[in-house]
Amino acid sequence: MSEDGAVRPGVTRLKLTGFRNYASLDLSLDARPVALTGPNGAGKTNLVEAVSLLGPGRGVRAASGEAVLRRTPDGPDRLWAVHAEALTRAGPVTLAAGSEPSDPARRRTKIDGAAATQSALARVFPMLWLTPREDRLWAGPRADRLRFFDRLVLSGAPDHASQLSAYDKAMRERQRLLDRMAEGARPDPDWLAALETEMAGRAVALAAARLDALARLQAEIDARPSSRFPTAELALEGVVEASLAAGASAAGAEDAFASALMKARPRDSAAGRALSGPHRSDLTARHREKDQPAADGSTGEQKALVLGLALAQAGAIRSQRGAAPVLILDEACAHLDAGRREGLAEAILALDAQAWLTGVDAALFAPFARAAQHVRIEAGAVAQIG
Ligand SMILES: Nc1ncnc2c1ncn2[C@@H]1O[C@H](COP(=O)(O)OP(=O)(O)OP(=O)(O)O)[C@@H](O)[C@H]1O
Repeated sequence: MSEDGAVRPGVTRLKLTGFRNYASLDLSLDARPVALTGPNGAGKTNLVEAVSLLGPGRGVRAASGEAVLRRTPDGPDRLWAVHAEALTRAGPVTLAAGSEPSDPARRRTKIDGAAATQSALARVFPMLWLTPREDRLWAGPRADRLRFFDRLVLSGAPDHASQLSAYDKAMRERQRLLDRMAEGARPDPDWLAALETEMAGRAVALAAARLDALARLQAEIDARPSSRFPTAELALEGVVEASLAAGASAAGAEDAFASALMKARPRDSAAGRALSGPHRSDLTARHREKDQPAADGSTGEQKALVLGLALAQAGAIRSQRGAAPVLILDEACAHLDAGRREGLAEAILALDAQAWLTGVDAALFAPFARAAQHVRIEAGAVAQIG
C-alpha cells in the first residue's frame, strides 16, 4: 500500500530455483523499491532478469530457456523456476516462470497456477525495463528501438503482444509461400492473399496502438516535464502509421497495405523478407532542451533521455490504469550525475512504483534512504537486507 492507500503493484516474495548463479533463493519483500547492490558478477542482473521473466516477453536479456539453467561443474541443472507472490491492482496473485519439464529449453509462465499468455501477463503485471543495452538506443539499430517502443506500448495496451505475434506469424507464413513459389511450387493463391489480408488487419491494429501510446506518452511529457531529465519530442515513422496519421480510416489503411503487399511480392521474394510494414517502423526523438536529435547527445544525455521516457511512460500508465508498472532499472544510476540520481529517486517515489535498481555501490541509492529496501547480493545469495 502507498501512503494514500492505493495498491502499489510489486513482488512481495521471490523464489528462484536453478536460475543462473542461484541454486535457490527465497526473498521476502514489501512493495517499496528494491535497491540491489553487490560486487561485479554477484548476480544482481540475474535477479532482475528473473523478475523480468514474470512479465511478457523473454526478459531483460532475451535469453533462451537453456541459457538461464544454472551451470555447475557437474553440468547444468535440469530445471529452472521463478516463483513470486505479487500485489496487483486486482489483488494478490502468484506468478511463475520456468522450464517445461519435458523440454528444458521451453519456457512456460503461469498466473495463479494457470498457463498465461503474453497479453495476460501484460494485463495482470505490467512492467517496464531499462538495461545498459538501452544506453545507446538512439544511436543503435532501428530494430532495438522498435522493440523498446513496443514494450512501452504493451505496458498500456496488453493486446499489443497478441497482435505482434499474429502479425509475425502471418508474415513468416507469407514468406514461406513466396520462397516456395520462387522454387517453382504453385501454392494456393487465395492462401497468399488471405495471409496478406491477415497481415494488413494486424498491421493497422499495431499502428493504431503505437500512435495512441505515442500520443499519450507525449501528452504526459508535455503536461509534466521533468526538471531533472531531458524531455523528448517523439515521432513514429512507419508506412501504416503514416497512413493512419494522415487521416485514413482503419479499413482504408488496411486495403492500402494489403494491396502494397500484393505488389511487393516479387521484391519481397527476391529479398527473402518483407521489406515494408510495421515490423520496419522506427521511433525518433529530439532532445528538446538542446534542440538536437537524441542520437547526437553524450552517453549520459542519451541515457537520461531514455530514462525520462520510461518514467513518463510509467506516469502515463499510472494515469491510464490506476497504478504504475513495476520498473526494472538495471544499472540506471551508472553515468547519472548526483542531481539526476536524486531526481530518479524522487520520480520513482512520486510514481509509487516498485522499482528494481541495481548498482555496485550502496551510495548510489542514498537518495532513497528508508523509502527503499536495500538488498546486498554476494555470489548468488542474499548477504544482507534492510
Ligand atoms: N546459467 C548460468 N549458470 C551459472 N552461473 C551463471 C549463469 N549465467 C550467468 N552466470 C554467472 O552469473 C554471474 C553474473 O551475474 P550478473 O550478471 O547478475 O552480475 P552482476 O551482479 O549484475 O554484475 P555486474 O555488476 O558486473 O553487472 C557471472 O559470474 C556468470 O558467470
